[in-house]
Amino acid sequence: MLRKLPGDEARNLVSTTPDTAVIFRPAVVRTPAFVTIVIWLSRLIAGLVRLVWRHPIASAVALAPVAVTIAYGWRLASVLVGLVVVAGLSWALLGRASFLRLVGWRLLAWWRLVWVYRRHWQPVLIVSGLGRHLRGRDYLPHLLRVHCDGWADRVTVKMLNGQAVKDWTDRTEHLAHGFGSRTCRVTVARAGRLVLTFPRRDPLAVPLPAAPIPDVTSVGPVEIGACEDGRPLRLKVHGTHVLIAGATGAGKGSYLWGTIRGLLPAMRAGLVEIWALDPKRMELSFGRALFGDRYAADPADCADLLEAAVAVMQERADRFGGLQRNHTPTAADPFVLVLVDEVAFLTAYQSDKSLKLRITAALATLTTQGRAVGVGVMAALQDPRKEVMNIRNLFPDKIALRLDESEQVDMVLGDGARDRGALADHISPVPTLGAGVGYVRLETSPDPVRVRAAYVSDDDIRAMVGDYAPPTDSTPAESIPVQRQDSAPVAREGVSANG
Ligand SMILES: Nc1ncnc2c1ncn2[C@@H]1O[C@H](COP(=O)(O)OP(=O)(O)OP(=O)(O)O)[C@@H](O)[C@H]1O
Repeated sequence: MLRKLPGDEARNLVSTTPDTAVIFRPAVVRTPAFVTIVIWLSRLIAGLVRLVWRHPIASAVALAPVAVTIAYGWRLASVLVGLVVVAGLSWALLGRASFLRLVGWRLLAWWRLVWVYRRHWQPVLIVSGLGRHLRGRDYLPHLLRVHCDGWADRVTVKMLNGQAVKDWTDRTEHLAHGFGSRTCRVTVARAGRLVLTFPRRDPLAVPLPAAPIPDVTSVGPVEIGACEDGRPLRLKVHGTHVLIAGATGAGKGSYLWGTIRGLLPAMRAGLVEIWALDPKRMELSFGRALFGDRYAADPADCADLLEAAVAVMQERADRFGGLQRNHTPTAADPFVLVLVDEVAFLTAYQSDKSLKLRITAALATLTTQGRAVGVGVMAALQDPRKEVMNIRNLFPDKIALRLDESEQVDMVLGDGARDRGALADHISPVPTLGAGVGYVRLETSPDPVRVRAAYVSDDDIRAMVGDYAPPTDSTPAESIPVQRQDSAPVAREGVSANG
């Protein structure tokens, strides 16, 4: 009742006489000073009790020196505080990781809870429409917990009863700017609870140098870059198909080359074969010697190569049928990865209708039946519209690099991906800032993850060809093209180590 404002009452008054203005004179009740003081004191005490209840450890740390001072005098208290500070600093210097895990991030989380989130909670939520101010009372979602790590704040929230996740995903921009972050991601923790992720820094802001070629022979997830939270980006290629969409210059090449690079030892061991389709002749041709005779650029050759992959797939399906349901790469039955750069050249922009039909049919057959028998497709394209790529939904894993329009994000990553924070249309067109940056949406997880592929430079590719091209191929490393299309030196200063 004390919180009820005069305006709340005036809003409810209705005049039944036409053209008669309703005049509202609020009754002014003078509150005695002692009542006001008692109210403020009780609020202060309630606040202190709430503080101790919510943060018992932090309160104990703050109160301990006061208690020691009262009991034993300020000298002992100063010595104890000094000792604790010195011990903390030594721990932070000698065992940084454990200090951060056990103390540092918790202190930061507490500070950000108090100083950023709790302080701005009410205004940000009311202004963004996620909270309500009704009849003098605030109805606000509960701020439950803040968790910090080296990259972001994760804020756990209990939604108001009746709210939907979409109410929050529609307001990520309000939340991000309201709490001083670039972006905000919304994930569902459990029924009625959300985790809002607010990045504090961007580890993907500088280009990453190509990861070293792995020592181990593996067809497993290939390390090709880094995720936003600093973890390495390991892309699964065996047992799936991957679609990479991005405007021109978005950095699709670094995903193709990063994958080839990570599979080189397995290629040498005969466990992987890469079949390259390069209708633009400007990307994969640069490392042509790596693919031997499994390289095609002319559309007719591309159709032949794709049909040959379908034949391998069908032969394996005949052999494996009834015996095994999954493929294990061996020298006899290696994993075949069909790489297609700019697939739209073959499926949409192809003027020869019969070739177009053959290619689309072969791609659809591979993407629907290939993964169980060890034939995968990784395709890159610029324009993700259905008219251009009508089989895009057959790719279980998708990567959206820089896109021109916001609607294209959901076309690539699936419905609701942009609402969940995949802002691929906001990625910078400046190569050093945005090339290779994208959002990955895996078949197994609806939440898009922001990533950046490491840049595999022309020199890296030359070295890969020099070291790994099959010996039967007579193409010397020097005879490969001098430079790829659009290839430009990437700023190397300040390049962060690949997570
Ligand atoms: N991962 C990366 N990190 C930093 N810079 C990159 C990265 N990938 C590419 N670049 C820069 O962006 C330029 C364009 O990259 P790339 O040719 O791979 O784009 P693309 O998407 O394949 O373009 P197009 O569709 O026109 O072939 C490169 O020449 C390079 O300078």
